[in-house]
Amino acid sequence: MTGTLILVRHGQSEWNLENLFTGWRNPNLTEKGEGEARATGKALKAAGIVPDLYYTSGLRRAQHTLDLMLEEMGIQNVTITRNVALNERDYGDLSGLNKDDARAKWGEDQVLIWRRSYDVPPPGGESLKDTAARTLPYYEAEILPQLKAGKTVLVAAHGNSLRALVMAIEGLTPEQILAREIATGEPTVYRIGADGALAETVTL
Ligand SMILES: O=C(O)[C@@H](CO)OP(=O)(O)O
Repeated sequence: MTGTLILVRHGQSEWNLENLFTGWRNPNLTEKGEGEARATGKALKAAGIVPDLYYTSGLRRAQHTLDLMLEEMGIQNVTITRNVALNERDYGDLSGLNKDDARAKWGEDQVLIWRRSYDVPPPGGESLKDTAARTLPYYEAEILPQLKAGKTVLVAAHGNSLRALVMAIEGLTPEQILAREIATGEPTVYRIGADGALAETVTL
């Protein structure tokens, strides 16, 4: 028996569109982002996926993404668990700055290190390692036991909180995770065995 884990990054937010570092700031989805969330909901429905449990972060772009997916899947009146452990990486002092302006000020290489290195945090913020230090224990305590029991779990979260989970689930190195991008609205679907290990990556 395997469990099914569906990880979905929120649809495009207003700050993704404006190219701003977002982190724990709380912008809404754009119209395009709403469409991405709905399209992913439709794809999950078409694949016959009916989750048993639903998780999201404390931020509205992920929560709204989950709501729109549920609408498309025709699912109502379910319990949604929200937890800040699934929030985006905290971008600290970069939050609200334009990413191109930051590159002009600090240089391409430094900004890439802040954005994608494993263990170098942006000033006042969290590295991917710091993000994993809160995201993984939550996954292991709350979500993994459900997967081991054969349940289907849908998680709507963020680029970097999901990269932290993907790194652990796929057993990627810090070098491998550096190059791993998750697009807005993109679903990643895993089958997880009773031992908690990745059994299969599913293509929708
Ligand atoms: O700004 C952010 O919070 C994230 C995701 O949009 O950006 P990045 O791709 O730089 O990690």
